[in-house]
Amino acid sequence: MTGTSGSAADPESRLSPARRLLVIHNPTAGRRQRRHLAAVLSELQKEGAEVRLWETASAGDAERAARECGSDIDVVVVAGGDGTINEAINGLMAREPSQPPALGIIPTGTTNVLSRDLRIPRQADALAPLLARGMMRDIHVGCANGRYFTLMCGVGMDAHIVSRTSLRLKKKIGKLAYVMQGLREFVAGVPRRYRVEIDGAEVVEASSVIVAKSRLYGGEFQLAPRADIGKPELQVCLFLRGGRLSTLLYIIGMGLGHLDHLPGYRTVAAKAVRITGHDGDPVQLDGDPSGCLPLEIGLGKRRLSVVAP
Ligand SMILES: Nc1ncnc2c1ncn2[C@@H]1O[C@H](COP(=O)(O)OP(=O)(O)OP(=O)(O)O)[C@@H](O)[C@H]1O
Repeated sequence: MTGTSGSAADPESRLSPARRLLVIHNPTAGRRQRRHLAAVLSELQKEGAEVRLWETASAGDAERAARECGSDIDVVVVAGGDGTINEAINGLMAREPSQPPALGIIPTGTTNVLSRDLRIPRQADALAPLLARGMMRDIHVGCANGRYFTLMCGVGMDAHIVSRTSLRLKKKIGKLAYVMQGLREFVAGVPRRYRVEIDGAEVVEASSVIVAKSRLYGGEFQLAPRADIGKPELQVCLFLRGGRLSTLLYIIGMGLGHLDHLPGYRTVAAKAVRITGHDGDPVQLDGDPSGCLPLEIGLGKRRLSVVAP
């Protein structure tokens, strides 16, 4: 791992020592973000943070780096999007529980849902002091078939869209790539039914299911208004009805922020969820494809510290 270090501009004027940060940068995340990252790094240097910058070369690198970095690192900072953050979270959760590094975020991805949910500032001069010595809070992560998530885990329409969206197109046109694939899925209108077992008690059938940790989805859309990333609880979002008309209503409802009021939509708080039906169907985890059905979802065994206001 190669690195660069920042030094304190005026250490004696600081109340607490600045943190030691490992910044894991995914150079393929988002578009045209290098200048923004450079601005944050420059501000971090002014803050006196000790920064080691490391670029991923391929998928999986961020997880390895977060799992294996030394105990001299206070915060593993992801400069990337939700997919790279998901990797880092899986690396951090795989470490021994004795004081693992916290997670920090420099949002340079396409959608950056977690940083929106946590209200992490984007401006370099606000973000750098936060990362260097700002507040920490604990979050509870979800766990689906052994992989951790902070945003959501989905099956059905959105998992099919995520798994079929061309990465090359996403690189070129950003979120619009999902909209285009969504239109294709909408026109195809393939009917699906999943069996959802909630806390071993209630059984519901639905055409799509998203098990949420975050209240947000796809950016600023409100999917699960009662979800709280700081609570040890999952919100099971059930799209009960299938067919093009219901799908259209769900999309409009989400766009207008009134999904919760639609009769074919229900959210249920839970600790454990099992989803079966159409075994082999794709699953999306924090916005990236991740394995397939059947699916066992629960909560991570411990909390994760995140640098957030
Ligand atoms: N150097 C790399 N080359 C190719 N893929 C990488 C590299 N580093 C990480 N990845 C993978 O790139 C994927 C996409 O990255 P990420 O999600 O961070 O960016 P994004 O898709 O632009 O942002 P968002 O998820 O917020 O929309 C991740 O799933 C990650 O595993």
